[in-house]
Amino acid sequence: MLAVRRAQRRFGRRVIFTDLDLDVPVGARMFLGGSNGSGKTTLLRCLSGTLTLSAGQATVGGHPVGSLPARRLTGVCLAPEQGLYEKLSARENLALVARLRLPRRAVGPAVARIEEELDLTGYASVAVERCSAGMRARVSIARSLVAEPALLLLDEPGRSLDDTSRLLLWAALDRRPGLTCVIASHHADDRSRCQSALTLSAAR
Ligand SMILES: Nc1ncnc2c1ncn2[C@@H]1O[C@H](COP(=O)(O)OP(=O)(O)OP(=O)(O)O)[C@@H](O)[C@H]1O
Repeated sequence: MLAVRRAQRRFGRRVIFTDLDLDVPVGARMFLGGSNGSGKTTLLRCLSGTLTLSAGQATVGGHPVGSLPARRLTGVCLAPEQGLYEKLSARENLALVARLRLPRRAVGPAVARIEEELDLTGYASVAVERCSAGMRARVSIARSLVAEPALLLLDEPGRSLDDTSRLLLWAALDRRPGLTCVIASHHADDRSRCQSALTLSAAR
């Protein structure tokens, strides 16, 4: 599902990662570890297509990252507490993404299902600007899942989540055995739920 070949990303002369090769098969979960500043978010941004690689290639389902077909296959949650439309409710944030990717008649059921799965129903109608960090994180995760992506990129999803919410997230992932995931995290528990791991080294 995800293939990376000889990938490199630099910021100026600073090399964040180089000669990176990766294969994450359909349905597999890869844990992305490494110390603060080692390049996890940078790599996830490159895989989501919001940042270009300095060299090498990456494909999602055979499509170059950043292309429309690759973006359609990819659910992204890179800054779990940010990037939502503050004035809109959780439900409206979810519906916006669902409308872009799903047939019209599927939007309502998809939003209702993910609200229930991640237990958003108590505050789904509340404007995001009135939500706590953990509530926002749950909405962001829900948004990345609402259109049933084939590949999910999660950056420290557990950062603001309490134990119950973390379990809800993992239950939602377990319910999707065909979903391929890359999960950046510092938690050993997250590592134990993934089949493979990549540890990035601090940038040179
Ligand atoms: N836009 C940018 N310009 C220059 N350097 C950057 C930029 N974005 C990130 N970096 C640098 O790239 C390195 C990797 O940052 P990144 O955010 O990918 O690390 P991380 O592994 O996700 O860290 P953390 O665990 O703290 O979230 C850092 O040294 C950071 O300063």
